[in-house]
Amino acid sequence: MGRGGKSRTQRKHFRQSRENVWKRSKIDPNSNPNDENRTQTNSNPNPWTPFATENPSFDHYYKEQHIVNEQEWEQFVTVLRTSLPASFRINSSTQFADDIRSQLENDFAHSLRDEVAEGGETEAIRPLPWYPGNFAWHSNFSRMQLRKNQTLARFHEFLKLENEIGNITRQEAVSMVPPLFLDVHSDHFVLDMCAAPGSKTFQLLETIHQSTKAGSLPDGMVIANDLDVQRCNLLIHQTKRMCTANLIVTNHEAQNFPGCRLNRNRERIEPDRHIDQLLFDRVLCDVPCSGDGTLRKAPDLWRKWNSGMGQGLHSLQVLIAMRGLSLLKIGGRMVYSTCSMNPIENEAVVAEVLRRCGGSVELVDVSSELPQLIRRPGLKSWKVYDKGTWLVSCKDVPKFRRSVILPGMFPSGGSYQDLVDSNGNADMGEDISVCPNGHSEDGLQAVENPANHQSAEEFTDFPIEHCMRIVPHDQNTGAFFIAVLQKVAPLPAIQEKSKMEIVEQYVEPVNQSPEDGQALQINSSESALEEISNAVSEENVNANEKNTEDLEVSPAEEQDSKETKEPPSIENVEKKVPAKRKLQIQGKWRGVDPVVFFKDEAIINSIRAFYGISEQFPLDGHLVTRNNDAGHVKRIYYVSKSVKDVVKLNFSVGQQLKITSVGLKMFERQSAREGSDAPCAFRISSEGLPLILPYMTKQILHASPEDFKRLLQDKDVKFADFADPELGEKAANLMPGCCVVILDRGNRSATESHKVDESTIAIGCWRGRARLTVMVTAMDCQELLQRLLIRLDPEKGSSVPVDCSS
Ligand SMILES: C[S@@+](CC[C@H](N)C(=O)[O-])C[C@H]1O[C@@H](n2cnc3c(N)ncnc32)[C@H](O)[C@@H]1O
Repeated sequence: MGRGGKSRTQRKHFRQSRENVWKRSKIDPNSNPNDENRTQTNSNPNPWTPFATENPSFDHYYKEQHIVNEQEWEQFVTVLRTSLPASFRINSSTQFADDIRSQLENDFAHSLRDEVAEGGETEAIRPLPWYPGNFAWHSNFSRMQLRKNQTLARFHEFLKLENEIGNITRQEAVSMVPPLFLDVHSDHFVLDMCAAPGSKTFQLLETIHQSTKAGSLPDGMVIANDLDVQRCNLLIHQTKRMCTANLIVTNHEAQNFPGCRLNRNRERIEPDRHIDQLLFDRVLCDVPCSGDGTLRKAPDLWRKWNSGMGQGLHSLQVLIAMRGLSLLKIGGRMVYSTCSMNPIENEAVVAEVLRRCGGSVELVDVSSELPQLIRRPGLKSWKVYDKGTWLVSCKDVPKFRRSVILPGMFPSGGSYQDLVDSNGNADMGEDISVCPNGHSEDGLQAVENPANHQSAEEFTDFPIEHCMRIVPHDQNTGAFFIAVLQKVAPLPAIQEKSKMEIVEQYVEPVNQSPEDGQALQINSSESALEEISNAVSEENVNANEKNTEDLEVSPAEEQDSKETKEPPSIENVEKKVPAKRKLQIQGKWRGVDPVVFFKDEAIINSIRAFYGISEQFPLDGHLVTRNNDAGHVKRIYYVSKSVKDVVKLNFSVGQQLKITSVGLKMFERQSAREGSDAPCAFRISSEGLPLILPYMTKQILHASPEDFKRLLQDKDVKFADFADPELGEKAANLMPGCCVVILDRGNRSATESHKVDESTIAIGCWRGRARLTVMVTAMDCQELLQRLLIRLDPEKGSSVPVDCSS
């Protein structure tokens, strides 16, 4: 139930990303005053300027690619020009999932019915029909409407609070689709290659945790990776709301994600090793893309859009997908997805990957899965647009463009090598410029530009129709592309070579036109970034200021993009460190907190004894800290067995993984003031409480709903002031320090009422000299109080806003 605070850097990031582009009020300084698309007049010097939601190049490009058929074009672009309705998902693994769903179904769906409805929708909010269990919802109000309309304030507050707590996640509807097709089971090892800001990671974790019983952890785990350190911070913040011990967050180039393969000799020395290499049952490959599927949410893209954006990302997307497949177990599933509509980033990438895998990877036909989701088959044919010319085959590419326009971008693939005949004569793509008189500038007979000789339309042989494209006007969403792949055999060895070839092509500093230059931009407007940022109010940021340390990821030092195989010795690294600066080092990674197994038996035993933690709850090898100095450990994190195995493997392979976050915060050292007369130096954190509670036998109190409510409202109650005098007495008999108060479940028998299970509601408190003080955040109090009121008195609870901030 807990959450962390936010660092200053993170707040800045939130604020920047929170800017709502639809709200822009000033004239865009970058826009061309002669641009026909500008809509303001000169008479008013500072009018509100809506975005020009059109771009002739966009129309030309996608009409020619037949992204939708001719008759639908108008409907397609009309919907693209409207703002995106909000959508959100209930965290199906939270203990309040059912309560929240019925609140939406029985309360909000009715009370909001009379509010503004747009876009042909008749309901204010409705479950997304294709999402299992009514856990995902479409709201027919844009964010702007939610913020402005007073009658929607209660709903808006509800969304904000539940999002912050982690009970719901605001997420674009189409972005929820890829994890559903991944078919994740609770024992799966899952890699999310490009994970920030983490809405899909959250979904994957939910699935892993879905049927977990109180006090147990699933066998599986998720590694969520992102290249961008700042976005990794968002990812950590987002996933912290999940309170999971089964997650590792890493910071790597996905295309070079480490395999952590242990060499054979090492295996013999350590026979008890559980895993000897990182291989995954599932891989989510939600790659960086041009992002034109998010136009409804990021209308500034209309202005920036050009076809080169997608072309420049194609190679990276292929590389990332290939790395994902090489880390996938045989029989495992990988989902490749983008929020772009461009076939060069979608069908072309999938076709190229299938070509390279030579039969070891298959496209899965998922047409029978999620039947209510309207989707369109992948295109069998597409073209490449370059320098004002449509190219249908790699044979059409002029030589001087071959470093930019790759054969793999075309439906049949091919190779520029094949275009050289057996005598070594150059192919049609000879790069001789043609003068208007038909002769080349050097007087030789000119070879025509191949672009003037268009080849016949190409079709791919792969069953690309198994891929799916979701378009906005089918179900009032953004656009997305999804391909489901299964690895059926080891990848051909040749892959390593082609990987290097493509790396060279990718990094080659070709003379790129401004169009090509733009192509390397990475889509940072992905839905969830804005979604999280909107959900974090300034108020919450300040309220959580104290917890900022938890979220800090030390700024990573510049890393070579090629990560070296052998880690430099720590001594060498330390020598370079200025004497006074405390540089965090995690194996070969500088500037990142170390991951250290916590083995201090004296402390572990004192914690076990103080809280009466049963031996059935394994602590040995499951505790980690982020501090090499055992004497100054402030927080101890709990990791699942699966995560423990990966962390151990990582140590054995020289810490190839750069871990930015790991584990569930379980114990926190008392501050000097709190802890001076407490026999145990560590308190249990609210995040870790649900996991450890079933194993605790000491420092526990049971409170009636009345006293529990009192605690949540007042935060601090004298023993003598409890309605139930027995509670006050029992509290006085506890050891001073951290304790847990469990809500009694009324009319059940004492044994039943005291049984801890998934529905148990409990909070951490501090037993002082004469009073109990609640140790959960104001927001958690507010949420619990609200849930309690709804359970005790559904009529009252759903309509009374609870203010717990005092
Ligand atoms: C489309 S977004 C991912 C959205 C995310 N899956 C979600 O659902 O919240 C693409 C992400 O890829 C990251 N990225 C860009 N290049 C990368 C690379 N070479 N390796 C890993 N991540 C990369 C970006 O920082 C960005 O966060």
